Amino acid sequence: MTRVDVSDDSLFGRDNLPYGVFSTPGSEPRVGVRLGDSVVDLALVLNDDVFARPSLNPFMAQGRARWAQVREELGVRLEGDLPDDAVHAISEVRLHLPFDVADYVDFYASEHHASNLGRLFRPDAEPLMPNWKHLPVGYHGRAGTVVVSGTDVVRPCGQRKAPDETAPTFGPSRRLDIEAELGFVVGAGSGFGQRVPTADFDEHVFGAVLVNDWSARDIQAWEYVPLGPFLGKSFATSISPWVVPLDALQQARVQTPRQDPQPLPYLQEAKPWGLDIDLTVEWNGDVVSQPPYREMYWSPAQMLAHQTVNGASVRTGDFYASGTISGPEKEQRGAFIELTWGGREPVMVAGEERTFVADGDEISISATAPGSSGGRIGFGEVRTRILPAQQEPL
Ligand SMILES: O=C(O)/C=C/C(=O)CC(=O)CC(=O)O
Ligand SMILES: [Ca+2]
Ligand SMILES: [Mg+2]
Repeated sequence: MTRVDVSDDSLFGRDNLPYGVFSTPGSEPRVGVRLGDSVVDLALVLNDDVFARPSLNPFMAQGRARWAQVREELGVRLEGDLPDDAVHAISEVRLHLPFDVADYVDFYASEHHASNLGRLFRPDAEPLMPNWKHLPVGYHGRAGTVVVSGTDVVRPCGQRKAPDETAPTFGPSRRLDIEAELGFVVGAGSGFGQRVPTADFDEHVFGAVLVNDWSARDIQAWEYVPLGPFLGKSFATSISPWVVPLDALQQARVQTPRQDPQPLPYLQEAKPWGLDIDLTVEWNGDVVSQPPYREMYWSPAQMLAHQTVNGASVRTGDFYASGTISGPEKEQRGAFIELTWGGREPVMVAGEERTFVADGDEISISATAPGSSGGRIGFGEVRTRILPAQQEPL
């Protein structure tokens, strides 16, 4: 038998307990929980086959009462001795995409980011569109290209047309960018034709992960009018492997910034779901930005209420991201197009000048939040390396 020791300053203490899907050499992927530097095999510890699956979806579909019961049971079980074969060192497991992604939606909930992108994409117009403070703007993305941290991403090719060019050309993106975001995973679905009020957010949403919403800014700028982002963002969306349950984020809950004008009643919330989470963006090992989630204008409860207000249902595995997290300061910007102001103000990264992401570059986004035992809890990281474009002639 083994007892898992966890240091007091661990970001994966007993107040966190994020869920993921892992495998060990020669074994099938299955659900585990992270404790300190160990991964605990839940099917073995809880003797429940719902965890002997390569995805969190069957467990998430069981709903909030069961999520709470399992978390409580784990609190007790993880204090005691565990079977040796149920405990693995984090360095010895492979982590997989933690859930089967159903639909994927991306919001645009940072006022700082939306204002910056407005200035960069539409310099002759008001930075914020007139709708922006009345509803959380979003678009439907591509669920099948959500990939887990550690998956290399190939630089996308597509049509690009700079403002000073008369016609588009085809080729590798020259303005490959990141977007540091938080993503919310729906566990329990809603009914067809039924709204999810803001107050029911935690009945449906299971937990949160880190997101890097890769964006080819040159492809995007040419294609997006009038229907919005398409191929410039659909080639890859990277997520962190650990789903931090909402129950672990209770200490992180804060009011969103003041919303003026007051939103319509269906978007008002009685209990705050702003989140005090600190992100860190590393570019080839150098910290280039620290976006603060607490600055986000719209809360994830408002995003869920909005995406269902027309009667559209959500289902287990639906995934929606917050949109790029940017704070008011330059070093809090969650996308490089903002950080380098459209490529006009390069930054130094590991001794080299950068504007957008170069082939071979590695980007890591990590985050921490206050935990319930006085310390901090971690989200782990989403780390990606960019590979050169496929250059075969078409
Ligand atoms: O303002 C635009 O036209 C484009 C905005 C974005 O690219 C941002 C986006 O994908 C949503 C977000 O991450 O905030
Ligand atoms: Ca985005
Ligand atoms: Mg801790």
